[in-house]
Amino acid sequence: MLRIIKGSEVATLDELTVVHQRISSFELMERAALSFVNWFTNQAMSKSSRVAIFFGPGNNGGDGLAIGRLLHKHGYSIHLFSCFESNSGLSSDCQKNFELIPFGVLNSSWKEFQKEDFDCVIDSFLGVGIRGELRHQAKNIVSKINSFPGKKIAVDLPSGLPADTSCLWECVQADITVTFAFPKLSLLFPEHAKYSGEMVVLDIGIPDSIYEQFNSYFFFLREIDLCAFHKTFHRFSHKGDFGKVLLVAGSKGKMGAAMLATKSALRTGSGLVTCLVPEDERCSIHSSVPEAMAVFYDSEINFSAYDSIGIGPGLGLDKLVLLERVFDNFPYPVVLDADALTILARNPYLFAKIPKGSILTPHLGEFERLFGNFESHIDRLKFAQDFCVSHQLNLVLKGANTVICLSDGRQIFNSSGCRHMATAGVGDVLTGMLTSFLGQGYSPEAAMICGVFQHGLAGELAGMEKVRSMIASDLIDQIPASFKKLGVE
Ligand SMILES: NC(=O)C1=CN([C@@H]2O[C@H](COP(=O)(O)OP(=O)(O)OC[C@H]3O[C@@H](n4cnc5c(N)ncnc54)[C@H](OP(=O)(O)O)[C@@H]3O)[C@@H](O)[C@H]2O)[C@@H](O)CC1
Ligand SMILES: [K+]
Repeated sequence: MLRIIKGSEVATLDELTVVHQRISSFELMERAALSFVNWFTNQAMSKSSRVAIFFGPGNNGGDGLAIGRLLHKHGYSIHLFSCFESNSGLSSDCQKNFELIPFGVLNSSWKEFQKEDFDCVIDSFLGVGIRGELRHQAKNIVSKINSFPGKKIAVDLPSGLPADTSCLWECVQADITVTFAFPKLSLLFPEHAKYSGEMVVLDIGIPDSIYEQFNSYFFFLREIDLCAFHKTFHRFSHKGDFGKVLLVAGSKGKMGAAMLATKSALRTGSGLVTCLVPEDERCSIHSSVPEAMAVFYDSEINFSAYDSIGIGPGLGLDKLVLLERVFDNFPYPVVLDADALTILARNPYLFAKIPKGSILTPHLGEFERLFGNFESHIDRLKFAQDFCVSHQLNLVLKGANTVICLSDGRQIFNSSGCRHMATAGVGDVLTGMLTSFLGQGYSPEAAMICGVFQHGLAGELAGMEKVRSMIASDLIDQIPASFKKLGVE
């Protein structure tokens, strides 16, 4: 899994790579610029587009100059705008690229930028080298860039945004941030969405062994990481091997949530799925998910006969006693979502009773209900880390880059998913998937890694087809295709 290191460590990452691969730092910059240009030329941007590039005096500016040179070669009309007073303070690779500005590429001061003259702006003013609050002149440059109403693409970071912390001043508001090697932490904070826009991470060939030399408990989960966590089943496997799953979900008027979680668990591969529902509502489960069984609230239930239990979707807030019954009678990790989280928030003494290793899946609103308000995402993550370690529980903090907070303190940001997933019932589907993987014998860590990524992937597939019309059932329909895409049988 890709380690997310600090912005202040990027220079060392750079140096180690240069030594390890026997290349110059200029060649590494060229590699970054080439990867950007490959991405850019695949964006269906017309060659007649007029592109403005703001470049600063550091290596972020050096990237911009190299990008400008390469885009000029591809036939784009490039106009450079320098964001400094004198050329004397350029970093050495920025200086080298400055000297290579091709004939035919205009170079002016940022003050001369006229927004009407361009179709696209590339922001390579400041990257990970920013220290402290943005200086006065830099703020003016950021405002100038933000005055452009068209597409703004940030190189590595939107200028002004610190790499690892929350930002209190105005930064470049990019439509897309194309970041090199690994996502900078601050690009993953929800409060920075208006600065970072969409995020693209480009590989610049830095080997994993180099990242391993840095200490960090933040990681970035990609598709290639999954195969190490999936179980394989053999031809003699029977439905019992795929787990007996219980979903404690649904109440009058909220049976849809139970159906979604149940269907999702079946589609994720569970052999036997039972739904614990009010007896009056049994028909809705039987008719909508005939493959599932139902048991009822008032009956005697042998909880320990199940391999995994997911609790919460549509449960209703009057199930405190039931929740305690599960905790008292099931010694293995459970999945807690939706109404189960609200019951927990109202009865914090229950935290101590939750089976160790369990998975709580709050979205930001539920997290707030459970643990209060936080000024920034980094404060929220720090709190989540302490909570998970001290209670030996796991959290899946749902959002644009869902964070898997493990009980050992590691925090893993998910890379899959799309904006169309912000729709009712999508969380219930995740509960079904996580409970299913737990029931199939996956560890909580493997269940979260496989479940969260695949949930996002199925969401992407459904989103491609249904765009903003996507509903949670479409996501369930794409679970089989997501298994295929991952090469998991
Ligand atoms: N391995 C990788 O990932 C690779 C990284 N690469 C690239 O290198 C970039 C990092 O380059 P970098 O270190 O030169 O810093 P950068 O962002 O250009 O900023 C430096 C400038 O900021 C200024 N400045 C500072 N604070 C400020 C403030 N508060 N307000 C205003 N100004 C402030 C500072 O001024 P000074 O303090 O020196 O007066 C200096 O002029 C990285 O983002 C990526 O694009 C690629 O080339 C490929 C390999
Ligand atoms: K930038």
